[in-house]
Formats: sequence, C-alpha cells, structure tokens
Amino acid sequence: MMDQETYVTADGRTIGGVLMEMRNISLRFGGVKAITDISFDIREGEIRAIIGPNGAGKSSMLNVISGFYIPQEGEVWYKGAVRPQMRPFEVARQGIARTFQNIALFEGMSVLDNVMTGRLNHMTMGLLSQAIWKGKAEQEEIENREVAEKIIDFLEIQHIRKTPVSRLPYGLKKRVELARALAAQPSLLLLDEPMAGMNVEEKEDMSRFILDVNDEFGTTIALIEHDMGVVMDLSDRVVVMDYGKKIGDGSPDEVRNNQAVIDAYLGVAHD
Ligand SMILES: Nc1ncnc2c1ncn2[C@@H]1O[C@H](COP(=O)(O)OP(=O)(O)OP(=O)(O)O)[C@@H](O)[C@H]1O
Repeated sequence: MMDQETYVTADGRTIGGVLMEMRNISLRFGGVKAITDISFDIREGEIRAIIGPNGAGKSSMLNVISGFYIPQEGEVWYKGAVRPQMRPFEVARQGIARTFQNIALFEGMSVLDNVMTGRLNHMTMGLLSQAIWKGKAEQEEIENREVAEKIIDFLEIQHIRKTPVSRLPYGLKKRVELARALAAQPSLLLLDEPMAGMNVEEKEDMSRFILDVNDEFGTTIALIEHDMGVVMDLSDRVVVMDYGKKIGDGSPDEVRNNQAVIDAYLGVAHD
C-alpha cells in the first residue's frame, strides 16, 4: 500500500514514499470533538508541520501519531501497514521518538546521561545477560556512547556534556531534549512546539538544527507549532487545523494563500 513515488524539492532534497498515513481520524473527549475526520500523510525525508490556532487539535493529533491517544475512528498506517493499538513504548520501538512542549528531562542528571537515556530502546541486554556476556555488554555500551557523543557534537553541546540539565538555560535544555530524541535514531521524529517560549535567537538556532538533522541524518520530522511564521521556512508541507478539522494541506506557499487558513489566523468568525 505504500506510495513509493519520490520527488525532488526546489532546494534539491529528495522526498521518498509515504512513511505514515492518517486515514479519516476522529477523536473525541466526551462531548468535545478534538479531531474530526482528518486524513494526511507524512513522507520519508520530509519536514511536515501541523499548525493551527489555539485549541485546533494539534496536540491531540501529535498524541495520535505517537500512539498516546487511540482515535475512536480512522486508521494510522505506518511503514505500509495498519498500526495496531500499542502502548507508547511499543511505538518508540517502532522508531518514533518525540520531544515535549514542557521539557521532560532528568534535571539532576548530566547532559550526556540524559542523551544516553535516548538509547534505552537499543539496549538489548538485561542485567543477568550483562553479567554472563560481559564482553558483549561492554561492546553495546561503547556503541551507545558513540551514538550519543556523535549527536552531542552535532548539536554543539560538547561543552556542557557533564553539566546537570537543571543549570542550563531554556534554549539549551530544548536542544538537549532534541539530542535525546535523536539518540534513539528514529525513523520519525515528532517535535511538540519546538520553538515555544524561545527568544528570536533561540528560535533561529533551533530552526537551523532541525534543518541540519533532516539534512544530515535524513530523519523524517513532523512538528506541531502555533506560530505560522516559524514553520513556513522550515517545512516541506503543512497541514492546517482549525476547530479539529483540516482546513489546508500543501506547500507553505499554497497554505499561505489559502483563504480558509487566512480567515482562521485572522480570527474571522465561524458559522
Ligand atoms: N485530555 C483532554 N480532555 C478533554 N478535552 C481535551 C483534552 N485534550 C484536548 N482537549 C480538547 O480538545 C480540543 C483540541 O485541543 P488540543 O490541545 O489538541 O489543541 P491544540 O491545537 O494543541 O491547542 P494549543 O495550541 O492551545 O496547544 C480543545 O477543545 C481541548 O480543550
């Protein structure tokens, strides 16, 4: 079922086949319709944004993608098959990693140790097997450290690798969170409002790192964001939500010129 058609973007990047597809997703909380009949796909190698005003349903959608919410209706297709209901840790094993809007790091631990926790899904050996196969356990530990260190270098946080996270300014904490998610070497990286609460300089840094990650590792990235301006330069394609419905989907230019999107952002009254 996977759409394998690839295409090359204006800036020369190759976007692959469909990695994830949301089909007619609806999600309710009691009487509140958070998502109504939304379909869209995420293709390999692209940066895909989901934007919309407050309460549009973006977080709910990210939680459906990450497996945290099970929609009442619709199907989530991933890597060419319907994804069965699974717990978030099982979703993580399938190669989906995420960051959170409110930073979720171990504040008392160093940057390096936090990034290493991103490797948990790659640790195959329990305590008993580590005791029996010591050499193999050491080898695994070395490999995990190598991946963590490579990502720390890439995100330019070597100088704080031993620093407890609690001592870092907000912008750097967000970068450490990105590093931890990347340490899992995900097929799909989900970013929950990665620029929220940042100053202009921090936003520019974060945008650059998101682009570099996509470029260097080829990681497919889906992000939700409140601020339309921030994602327009960053994204290949944008889904726009409003009141739980999809009102736009396309390239940044298409979305920018979509009347329903303009109305939603200008706060035009809805029937
Ligand atoms: N756990 C929940 N229980 C009940 N209602 C919820 C829950 N989560 C979200 N909602 C409701 O669903 C709708 C969509 O909320 P959601 O948080 O997904 O929107 P959002 O676009 O992420 O908003 P924001 O930009 O303000 O974070 C809102 O009406 C919200 O009140």
